[in-house]
Order: sequence, then C-alpha cells, then structure tokens
Amino acid sequence: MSRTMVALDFSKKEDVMNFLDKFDKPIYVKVGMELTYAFGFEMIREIKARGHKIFLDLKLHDIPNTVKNGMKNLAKLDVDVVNLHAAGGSAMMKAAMEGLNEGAVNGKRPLCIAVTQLTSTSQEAMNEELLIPGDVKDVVISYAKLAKESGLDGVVCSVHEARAIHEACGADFLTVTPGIRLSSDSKDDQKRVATPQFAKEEGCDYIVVGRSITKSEDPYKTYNEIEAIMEGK
Ligand SMILES: O=C(O)c1cc(=O)[nH]c(=O)n1[C@@H]1O[C@H](COP(=O)(O)O)[C@@H](O)[C@H]1O
Repeated sequence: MSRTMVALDFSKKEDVMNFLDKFDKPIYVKVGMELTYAFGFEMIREIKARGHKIFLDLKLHDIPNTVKNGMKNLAKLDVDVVNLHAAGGSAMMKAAMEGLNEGAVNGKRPLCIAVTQLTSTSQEAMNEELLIPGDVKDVVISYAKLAKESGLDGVVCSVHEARAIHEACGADFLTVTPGIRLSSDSKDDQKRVATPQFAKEEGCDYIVVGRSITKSEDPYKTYNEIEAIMEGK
C-alpha cells in the first residue's frame, strides 16, 4: 500500500471522482475539512467503496468528553486513520483513544495520530504569536512523547522532525509528514517544507501531498513519480 497520502482538498465532488478515476489500484487518500464540511460523510463511504484507504483529517481539539464521543462516532465510519491536536493535552488524547476503542468496528479501531505543530507554523510564529518558547523541533518532539505516553499511534510533523521523533519514541511510532513540495513548487502557505526525496531519507512513514499532485499538469504521473521515490524504486 502506498506511502503517499493524497490530500483530496477539492471544492467539487466531481473533481474528487475524476481524480480517483485515474487510479486503477487502491491508494491512500486524506479527506479533510474542505470535503467533509461540504459533502458530509457520504463522501467517505463513496471513496471507501472504491477500495481506497482513508485518513480522515478533522484535527479534533476540545474537552476530553467531547473528543471521546466525537472519536467514538468517527471510529464507526471504519476509516484507517484519524487525528487530533496534541495541544489538547494528555487527558484529551487518552479520552480520544477510549472513544475510538468503544466505536471500533469488528474489534478494529482507526489509527490515531496527533498534530504536533502545523507545518504552516514557523519558528517565529510559534515563539512570538503562540507564545511557545524554545526550538520548534524540541517542542514537536515533546508533543510527540506526550502523544506516545497517551497511547496514540503516531504524529503529524514536518519531515525535519521525523528522524528525531523515531529516535525518541521508537521506530514503530508513525511519522506522517505534510508540507511536501517538489523543488520547483511554490511553498504556498507552508513553512516547514521538504521534498519527497528528503522525506524518504529521513525515514518518514507516510508523506501527505496535496497541491503538488492535485494541481500538477498530470496528477497521475506526479503521484507515481513521488510514490516511486517513497518506495525507493
Ligand atoms: O493534519 C494534516 O494533514 C496537516 C497537518 C499539518 O501540520 N500540515 C498540513 O499541511 N496538513 C494537511 O496536509 C495537506 C497539505 O496540503 P498541501 O500543502 O497542498 O500539500 C493539507 O490538507 C493540510 O490540511
């Protein structure tokens, strides 16, 4: 199965389906706020029916009881991965895992990963706007440790932190890395970016790629080129 999760950040349902029509084998896709808020969970069922794996990226962040019950309902969708913000703290993350276990379908719950610091957050913004002192890498590692202690399966981080997270939390602790750009691409709103090649070298388990694939001239070709790098072919 693919190590490239394609962010399906499309505004029209037909664009999603046209994109998926190009693939004759299952891939990993990420469904986020844009699609879910526009089309609801029906979209999840349609994508699942085509055999694709789904990372449902709704980044929960609320009081523990609310997150627990929200996660219980997300688990019932039988998606492969869900996420939350580590900034919600250990009580929230532990509650999320309880909810996921309660909602598990046939004894199988989705994997749960914690967003550490968004890849659109720069060192300066973290220190000066969010008032979190220190080095962004150290903060990401400490959030990753908290997520691990809270029973989560991994984190969302930038490529630049993935190696240190594996060293601190173990090789099995998943690192899922957005902020991926080809060397010719614009960074857009992302700050902590890296190429697929560097992600592969740093041992990232999965990369999340949106615009570099979906806005490329030939998305199918670009996907295959990126996936070949991740698979080391
Ligand atoms: O949780 C995420 O997926 C996520 C976390 C993060 O720190 N940064 C980040 O970009 N993402 C998501 O990854 C995707 C990146 O899209 P592109 O910048 O177009 O490749 C978007 O759907 C974001 O919502």
